[in-house]
Amino acid sequence: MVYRFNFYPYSRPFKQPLKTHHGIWEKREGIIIQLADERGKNGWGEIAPLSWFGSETLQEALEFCRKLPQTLTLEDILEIPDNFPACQFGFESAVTYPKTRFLKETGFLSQGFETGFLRELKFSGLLPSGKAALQVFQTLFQQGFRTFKWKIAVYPISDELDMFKQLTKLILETIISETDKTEWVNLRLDANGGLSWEEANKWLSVCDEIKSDILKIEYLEQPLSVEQFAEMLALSQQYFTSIALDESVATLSQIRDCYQRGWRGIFVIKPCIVGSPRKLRKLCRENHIDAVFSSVFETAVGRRAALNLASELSHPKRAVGFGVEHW
Ligand SMILES: O=C(O)CCC(=O)c1ccccc1C(=O)O
Ligand SMILES: [Mg+2]
Repeated sequence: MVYRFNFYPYSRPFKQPLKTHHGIWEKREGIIIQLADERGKNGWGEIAPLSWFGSETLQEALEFCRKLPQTLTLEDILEIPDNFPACQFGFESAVTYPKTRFLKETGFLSQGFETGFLRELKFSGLLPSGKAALQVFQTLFQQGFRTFKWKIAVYPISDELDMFKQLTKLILETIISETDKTEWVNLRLDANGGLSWEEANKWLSVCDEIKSDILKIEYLEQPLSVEQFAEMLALSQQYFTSIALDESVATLSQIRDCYQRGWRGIFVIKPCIVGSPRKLRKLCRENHIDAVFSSVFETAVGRRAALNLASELSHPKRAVGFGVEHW
């Protein structure tokens, strides 16, 4: 099969800039790619790099696209190097015709995908850092979200611990007043690697003190830096509250590395930057990965492909972090 290849760079500002420990992110830039097969059937994919997370840069992805010939074969696509994970994802997602047959023959399709049954997914709503979380929580709760993620390690820990008290109080009051108390809320905290050893211990002990059957601190995400794997492994064995790795497992090779080094906790997988969907399926099939799929604020093109993978591979009890539209 030969594909005619076109690519369309885009740049779009977010409605709300994303404030994390990494800094303030105001616009998403990426590349939409089109693969037209010999029957003229179009496949679409998205290259959504996130270089501060470990993928190639937008410039490197653009350079990669510019160097490609106008026509590509499936082999060309399957040979995209591992240091271009966002390109691997974008091109492989855009492959149309032989994909199902190819994936069937190579055993990469899960049963559900073959029968066209894509599991129903639960979504997690993203709360902005700081006090703004209180207002946004109420709006998202009304919209039906029951899993929320709050960005921390943006303001001084004493302020954030105060806000955490207000947020958990608001969550409990809302569940008790708005529901018949048979529902509960999962709250995720995401430090984006921004806590010190002492702060991470403080957060985990505060979270462990929350004993409620209607509010669960689902996990603390990437409390320490990528370099502090051993410390996070130690924390995961010391506290009741779970820990999720995110920046530490941004690409396939990092997932393999952390798994081999003994991580059996939660893996946050950002499909658009992790690399080849084919290789991700294989990895999740060969290892027991407690995966939470997560957005990199891609457009609807990347989101569709990412959610397809999530419905195949994410842990059934884990909501996916694709809840909030950013445009
Ligand atoms: O995972 C989610 O719930 C939303 C996505 C998210 O938080 C995110 C979005 C862009 C860049 C980094 C991150 C992150 O998880 O750290
Ligand atoms: Mg994260």
